[in-house]
Amino acid sequence: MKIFNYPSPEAEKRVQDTIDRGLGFSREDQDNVQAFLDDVKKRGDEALIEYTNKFDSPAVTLDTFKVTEQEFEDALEQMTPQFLKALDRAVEQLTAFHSRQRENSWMDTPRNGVMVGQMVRPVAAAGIYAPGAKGGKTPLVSSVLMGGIPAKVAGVKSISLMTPPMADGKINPHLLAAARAVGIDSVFKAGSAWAIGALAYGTSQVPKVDVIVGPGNIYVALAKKIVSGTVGIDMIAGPSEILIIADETADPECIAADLLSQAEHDLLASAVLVTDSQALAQKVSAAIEPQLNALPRKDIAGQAINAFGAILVVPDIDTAIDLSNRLAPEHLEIMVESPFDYLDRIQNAGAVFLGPYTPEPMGDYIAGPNHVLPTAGTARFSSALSVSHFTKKTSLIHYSKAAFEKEADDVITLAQTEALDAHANSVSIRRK
Ligand SMILES: NC(=O)c1ccc[n+]([C@@H]2O[C@H](COP(=O)([O-])OP(=O)(O)OC[C@H]3O[C@@H](n4cnc5c(N)ncnc54)[C@H](O)[C@@H]3O)[C@@H](O)[C@H]2O)c1
Ligand SMILES: N[C@H](CO)Cc1c[nH]c[nH+]1
Ligand SMILES: [Zn+2]
Repeated sequence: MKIFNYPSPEAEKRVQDTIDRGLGFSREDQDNVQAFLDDVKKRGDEALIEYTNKFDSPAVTLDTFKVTEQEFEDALEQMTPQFLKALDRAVEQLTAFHSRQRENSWMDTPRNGVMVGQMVRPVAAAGIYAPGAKGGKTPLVSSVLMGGIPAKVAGVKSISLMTPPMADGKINPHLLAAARAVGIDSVFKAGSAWAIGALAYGTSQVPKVDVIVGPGNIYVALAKKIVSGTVGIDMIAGPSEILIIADETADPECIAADLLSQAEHDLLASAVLVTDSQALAQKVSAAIEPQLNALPRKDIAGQAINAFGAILVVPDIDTAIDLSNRLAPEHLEIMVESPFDYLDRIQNAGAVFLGPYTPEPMGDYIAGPNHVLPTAGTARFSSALSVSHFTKKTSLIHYSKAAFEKEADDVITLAQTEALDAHANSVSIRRK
């Protein structure tokens, strides 16, 4: 893995390439995704089946497109006690974390005779996307929990899950067990942009939803971007990223492993180490190659590391933090002697992992917080998938006659300033 001294023009170019890579949708990608969406809007299930047959499985038909109760039962029978134990722990810890995000409705009486408040309501229907690369054989089972649990905690009644099928037209049984564990009964065998189109516009089999959440590849991300506004979306959760800030006390083998953990997600994944120790930089660089060669998915991780991986040697940890705030990484690991001392200075990051025993995968699967996180610098203004993505707030206002009289003149003055006479009239008419 390449080592750069930072600051330097060469290091700056690598940093800029990393920033630019994440949301780099080409005109051609956009046109293709728009065409998929338009077609699903026009032809509904027929288009969905056609694209699913072409890209993922020729075995899916209109009759087998929705997962049946029998398929759920068959899947559950295949689960090992070991998997069910891990699943239970993940569900329990994620539910506990997301339950703390619940917001209550409130009503206040700030002035005599005036009541104002906010009513929190779940959306009626949500769509969840679970990525299913490699022909749906090894889908991100954990993404089902990350989407489904906050939706359930928010109180959403109708939840539809979309995921690409395997070549034989089936869905990975672990994914179905995870869906069942969080109470999702409607699972459809479709991936990519057409699955997002089906959720956004509805088809005869897929209910139209209010909100679509979940990570996915460039086609999923682009489709979500295009339909946002027609429906709510969580964010553009693009290719995975990890940035590690480490000093000479950190273990180089662990750092190499953590960098590779995110590089294996995608050819466009980014894995960056920022350290003030030249010695650590050399050791991590040397540790990458053997660990990479031992990975079954070494092609993806290797290409990602080559294209966007970097070890940046900085003068001090303060410079490392400034750089991290600029990159606003999806995942930030702080592997320095006293990691909590630096937390106050972290401004932009999707999730922060503190200390030597908090590798990023603890957060991917089990710790409790959501693993659907902003990428490509968007952690500057957006946050992890949460219960709030499945709720909306309605403002409440009430005036008594006396309170109305007291404030009416001010409203008339402000309305007249905007030359909105009908507004002023709606107030003055009540004084007669
Ligand atoms: N930011 C986050 O929180 C987060 C979380 C988890 C995963 N991720 C990212 O999500 C992504 C998952 O992507 P994935 O590929 O594994 O699964 P995916 O389900 O998003 O993509 C597979 C689908 O894309 C379709 N596809 C393939 N080629 C196509 C083409 N040319 N045109 C249209 N559709 C095509 C496939 O047929 C399949 O349906 C990765 O980039 C990973 O890093 C991000
Ligand atoms: N690290 C991914 C988010 O970037 C989430 C994930 C799912 N499974 C494993 N990892
Ligand atoms: Zn991961």
